Amino acid sequence: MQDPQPTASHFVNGAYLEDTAGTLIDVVYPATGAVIAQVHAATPAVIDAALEAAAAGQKVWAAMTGTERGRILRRAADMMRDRNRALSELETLDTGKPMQETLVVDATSGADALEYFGGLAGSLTGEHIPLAGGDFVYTRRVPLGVCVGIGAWNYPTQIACWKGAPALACGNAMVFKPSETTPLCALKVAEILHEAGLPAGVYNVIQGMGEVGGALVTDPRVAKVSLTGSVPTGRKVYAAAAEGMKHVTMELGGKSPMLIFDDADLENAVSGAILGNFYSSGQVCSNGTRVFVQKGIKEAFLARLSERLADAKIGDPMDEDVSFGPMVSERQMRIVEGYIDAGLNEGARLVTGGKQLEQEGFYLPPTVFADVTDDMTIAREEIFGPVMAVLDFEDEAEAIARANDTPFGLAAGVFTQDLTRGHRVIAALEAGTGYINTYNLAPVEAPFGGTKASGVGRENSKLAIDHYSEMRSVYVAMNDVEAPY
Ligand SMILES: NC(=O)c1ccc[n+]([C@@H]2O[C@H](COP(=O)([O-])OP(=O)(O)OC[C@H]3O[C@@H](n4cnc5c(N)ncnc54)[C@H](O)[C@@H]3O)[C@@H](O)[C@H]2O)c1
Repeated sequence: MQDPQPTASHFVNGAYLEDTAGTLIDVVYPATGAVIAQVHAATPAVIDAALEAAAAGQKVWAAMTGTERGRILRRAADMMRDRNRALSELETLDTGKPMQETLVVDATSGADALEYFGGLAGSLTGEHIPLAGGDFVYTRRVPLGVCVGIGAWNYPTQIACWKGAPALACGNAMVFKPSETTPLCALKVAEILHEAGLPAGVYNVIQGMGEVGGALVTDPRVAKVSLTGSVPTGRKVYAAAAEGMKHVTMELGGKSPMLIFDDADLENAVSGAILGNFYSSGQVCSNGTRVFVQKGIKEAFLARLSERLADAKIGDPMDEDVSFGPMVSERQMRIVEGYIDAGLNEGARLVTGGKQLEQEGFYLPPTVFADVTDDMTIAREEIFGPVMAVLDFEDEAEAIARANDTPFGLAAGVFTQDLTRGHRVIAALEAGTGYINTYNLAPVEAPFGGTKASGVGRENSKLAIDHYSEMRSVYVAMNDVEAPY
């Protein structure tokens, strides 16, 4: 197994960079609680070096053709696929997610983004708009400049790529700050991009806590901020960015509903609820954690769910047979335990799970509460852990109204064999990302993001291009200028 300790804490101007004056950050392996690496938070000097490098690198990068930029991004995608095993191991060490997941999701999804946006890079153009008398306007699609990416800890490789790939395809440079909980993976993304031919300074990674993120967001050299994180952090970052009139993308939290109707295919509905609650130990922003189950199917659903959960293989995430790993940190595990206590105290019925496993590491088993009501804390707040709340409902209109009664709007799902109802219900649910008869897939070709408090803007798909570039228009006169005097 590779040594997870990186060459240095930061990757700036095409090379690793260290400044030991920065606060020491321990990287803890969630499966054992052991410190496996250490990095230093960026000092003001490192932040400045990264922004200077990005500003200079962006000019070189933007002067290249889109086709040339795309070729480098696609080469990086191939390199990520070639190194998938090593990158997956690092993702597992950083997050504790099982190799069974990381081998097929994280570097793979990052490579998909680099390949997809690399493919688009050569076709990013403006348009020609004919006007009266032969006059015309043409538009130019131009990059924004230096973009800042700030990541959460649940998908460190993917987030680094989902932000970097569209930004770079458009000709921007990026300074990316990973979550202090998972600082390792983004450094590898930077290393690979530069090995693939990226000019120095175009993609930089600097470490640190909220203060480092805050310093980046308020810096006048920065044109755009893309954050993946919680709603409270999103509010702060959005407000700080507004002060400098910067562009933003906000990928925030959720409390997404999943509606399971009596006529649903039971096995598919149970699979969807498992994927939407327990994948990555429940640490997925779009999870469908409010599972509304119609009364006629409720007991069958709970019985089959319990049977299927008994098959989860909980253990060492490096073991490829293991399908359920630890939570990312002791802190996050304690937060989730607090929610489990709230569920018990407020009268929800614990069907399975609920207690930390007696082994080293931060293991909470898949936990299911039934008979949950809309006013309970576990039905209202984002838990970000393996806790499913099952709520009963009688009819469609009632379920839609209750599902929408939340400040969040990231995702929503519906399970029914009546496709007319499927489309009708998903259209009525207030969510940026909807699913009919499946849950939590996020292909790079499709827009991903939230409505209401869950976010602003979209990642992935052609739409992301609009969030990392702007149109400038040029009016061209083909006739004499008529002035009034
Ligand atoms: N919508 C999505 O795509 C998506 C994806 C993954 C996670 N999430 C959300 O992320 C959250 C979990 O991640 P987390 O605990 O790391 O979130 P968090 O909000 O605590 O931190 C996110 C990032 O913001 C930084 N940060 C904190 N304060 C800051 C400030 N004042 N200025 C600038 N940066 C600051 C952190 O250092 C971290 O890198 C959950 O709410 C989850 O739903 C959303």
